[in-house]
Amino acid sequence: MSTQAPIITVDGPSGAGKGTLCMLLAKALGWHLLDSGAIYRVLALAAIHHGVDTESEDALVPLASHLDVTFKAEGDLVKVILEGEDVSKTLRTEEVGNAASKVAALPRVREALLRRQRAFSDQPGLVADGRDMGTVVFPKAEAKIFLDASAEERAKRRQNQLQQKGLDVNFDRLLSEIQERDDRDRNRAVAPLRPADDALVLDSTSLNIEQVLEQSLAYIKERISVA
Ligand SMILES: Nc1ncnc2c1ncn2[C@@H]1O[C@H](COP(=O)(O)OP(=O)(O)OP(=O)(O)O)[C@@H](O)[C@H]1O
Ligand SMILES: Nc1ccn([C@@H]2O[C@H](COP(=O)(O)O)[C@@H](O)[C@H]2O)c(=O)n1
Repeated sequence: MSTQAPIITVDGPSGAGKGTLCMLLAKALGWHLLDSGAIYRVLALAAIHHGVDTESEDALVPLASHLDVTFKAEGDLVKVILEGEDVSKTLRTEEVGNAASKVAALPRVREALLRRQRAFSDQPGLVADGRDMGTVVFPKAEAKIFLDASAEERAKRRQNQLQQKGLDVNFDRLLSEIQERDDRDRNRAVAPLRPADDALVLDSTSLNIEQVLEQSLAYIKERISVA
């Protein structure tokens, strides 16, 4: 008889540090990683490539159901292959992130992607990064973290991240894009961004990455027996 793999969910707004924390947790525990945002980003990019209207639920649902995408772990990085093409870099642009947040607001699109996300659950365990991991996709997860930070701090982190890639982006523009995305993610009718009732809410505004990891691991070890 197979037993269900344990699951840790990490939800929160854009730029809070979820991807960073999930990668460190998956590495520390030796567990699988689900970056559910990448799935919404891939769908948005596939729609752009195929000239599909990113506001048409009817056109997006079949695309979502038949997405030809694979995720290949390479060290700390995950390569995303869409229809045979490595789209890992294009996926991370703000343009694709904004388009992803539009397609993600459509209920039948979310429904069409549910099974694909749940299929990531496997032994010895899964760390799942997203907006609705603890509330909708894995409501029975053993440990749930809601990672937050002020919008200003998240815009600052995003600006630093882009500067490290040699891109100079206006802070006010980044802040208003983050606020617009937050607003859409928090106020949509289905699976809105919010902490699960049983989640640990961690405000990382004045915590560094090591402190976030330390507090998360302490909480996880209280709930799951991990090495
Ligand atoms: N606690 C922290 N303090 C300072 N910088 C941080 C912290 N956590 C993450 N960062 C940095 O902030 C940037 C955004 O982090 P990350 O990509 O992990 O956020 P995210 O929540 O996954 O965003 P998104 O949902 O948009 O993918 C990265 O450059 C990361 O190194
Ligand atoms: N579980 C999720 C994950 C993501 N989204 C939407 O996708 C956008 C991009 O996500 P990133 O984490 O890669 O920035 C995000 O703004 C959400 O709108 C989602 O709805 N549910």
